[in-house]
Amino acid sequence: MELTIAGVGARLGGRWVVDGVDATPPDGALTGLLGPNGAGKTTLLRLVAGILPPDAGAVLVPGDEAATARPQAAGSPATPEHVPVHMLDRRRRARRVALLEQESSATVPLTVREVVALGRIPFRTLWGSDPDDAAVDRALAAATAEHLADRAWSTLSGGERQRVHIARALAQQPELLLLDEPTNHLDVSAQLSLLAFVRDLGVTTVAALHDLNLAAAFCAHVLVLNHGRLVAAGPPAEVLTPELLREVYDVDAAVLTHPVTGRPVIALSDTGPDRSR
Ligand SMILES: Nc1ncnc2c1ncn2[C@@H]1O[C@H](COP(=O)(O)OP(=O)(O)OP(=O)(O)O)[C@@H](O)[C@H]1O
Repeated sequence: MELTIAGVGARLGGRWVVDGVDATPPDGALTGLLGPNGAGKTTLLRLVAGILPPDAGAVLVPGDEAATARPQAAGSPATPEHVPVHMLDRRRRARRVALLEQESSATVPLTVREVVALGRIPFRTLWGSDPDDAAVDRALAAATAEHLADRAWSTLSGGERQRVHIARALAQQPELLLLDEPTNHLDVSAQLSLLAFVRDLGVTTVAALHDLNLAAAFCAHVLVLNHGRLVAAGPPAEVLTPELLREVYDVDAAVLTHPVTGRPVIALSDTGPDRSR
């Protein structure tokens, strides 16, 4: 899905926590959303998902028939072909956009298969049947969670829950996939499998990541937020420089080249700022 983030901003608690962000994540590829704690990553994902209406600017996506038929608001940057995502009605948005939020600890009396099937609700017919009844099984397989299908959700470990959340988002077969720290709780092997899977999915994906090396290894493009503002955007090898890492994260880093993949590898050291203060 072609996605345009146009001057988008959100005011929460009396301040701009996302401030004038302009970005065009590449179509059909994995974009990493980076930045320190509190930089505004989750808030920007919620804006892009259309569940938080912006206080400035808009997030534009290609319109569908119903959306293009709707009259445009005065001053809206939307064209008939591109509509603000928060103006799509909920069901249509849910058929096109999936947001994997940070882990929730909710305990629901459902099996794993039932939790994943929640992702299919927007597609159900009037009679309650799913036009693609294999979608849940495919999503469970993609998230390497098939073996968990009949388990009670409440009995899963943190990493197992994360896989099931991912399966639910994949079951939606979204055109736009938004992931908030998807590698949380996953062991190293599962982290690599997940990001390789998402990278190769061919779906426009934006993932908030804290691990700079995972971002460097898997993302086609990265967006770096600091204090709510976009401070850098582009391919990881161009963006993740020692200067940028010092400015944004206040760390000393050497950026090396992986001997096999040619991707950037970030080697952090504690020789920089005095952390004992
Ligand atoms: N509802 C709210 N009311 C007031 N402030 C909020 C609200 N939601 C978020 N914030 C603040 O906005 C800032 C950005 O939060 P956000 O969760 O988007 O950051 P983040 O980059 O995802 O952080 P982290 O890496 O720690 O998850 C933070 O300072 C946070 O405290």
